[in-house]
Amino acid sequence: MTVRLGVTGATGRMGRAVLSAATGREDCEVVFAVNRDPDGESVEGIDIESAAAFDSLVADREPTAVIDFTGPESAANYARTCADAGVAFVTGTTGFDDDAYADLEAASEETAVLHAPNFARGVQALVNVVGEAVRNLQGYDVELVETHHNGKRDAPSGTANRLLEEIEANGDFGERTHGREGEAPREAGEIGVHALRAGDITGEHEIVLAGNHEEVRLTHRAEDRGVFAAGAVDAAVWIAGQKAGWYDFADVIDA
Ligand SMILES: NC(=O)C1=CN([C@@H]2O[C@H](COP(=O)(O)OP(=O)(O)OC[C@H]3O[C@@H](n4cnc5c(N)ncnc54)[C@H](OP(=O)(O)O)[C@@H]3O)[C@@H](O)[C@H]2O)C=CC1
Ligand SMILES: O=C(O)C1=N[C@H](C(=O)O)C[C@H](O)C1
Repeated sequence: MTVRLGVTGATGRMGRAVLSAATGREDCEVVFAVNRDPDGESVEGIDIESAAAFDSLVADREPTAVIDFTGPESAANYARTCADAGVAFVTGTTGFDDDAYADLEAASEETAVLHAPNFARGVQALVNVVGEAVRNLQGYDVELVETHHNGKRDAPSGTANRLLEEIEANGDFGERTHGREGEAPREAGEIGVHALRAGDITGEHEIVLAGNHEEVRLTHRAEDRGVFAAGAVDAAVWIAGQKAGWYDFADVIDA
């Protein structure tokens, strides 16, 4: 079966990477790609249409799944349209507040929704091992550093938040400390969180565990956005035919 894809945020950094990944595959075809104010652009030979036409494009072109890398409010709105039309929705967008995330979750009551803050397979492996490292090194200081390009809007990254949840679920920690300035000695049990923004760095996450005169560093470095895009297209192909519900990238990898 060829999966019919709609793509939002199509002229953004990730939208372009998704169109590049999808057009190179035989298991899917892009039936529309939208962006705000597209201005007659095309990407990978695909004409970019106006996001204002999203609802009618979903109705007319009948995508199997939509892939979204935009912003939190638009992602939640697109998810609602997809839910009403019974179209699966895959989003890698990060930076959701509680209300927008609740809207995304509500859409999953009517259609299949998959949200992953990171579509790199290596990050999923990092999520899997970080809890074990924390359990093995109880009492060690833990700090997380994430580094991204200077156009990134949200901090800490969605991936960092996911890793922090995993760390906190596996040890006895106090507050998260976001950066330090002035008189700021480390409190026992705090987790330091540091967001660097510079140049065009694709995305790096490092967890430092230190104590007992030793340190362990767990690092993931994405070298190219194509790695996220390939994972998102894999997710869209996988989700076609899944029943309504909430899914994450681990479901795709474990399938
Ligand atoms: N899960 C993962 O693996 C990854 C997730 N991300 C996340 O994906 C998201 C997008 O990242 P990136 O591609 O770098 O960002 P960009 O800013 O490069 O692209 C975002 C695109 O979405 C469009 N957009 C933004 N807001 C809206 C809106 N309200 N309605 C319609 N379109 C909108 C933008 O249009 P315009 O040009 O008009 O602003 C732009 O084309 C971020 O949340 C980022 O954290 C990024 C990489 C990997
Ligand atoms: O905005 C980005 O670029 C990225 N965002 C995601 C996040 O917030 O975790 C994933 C990746 O690190 C790139």
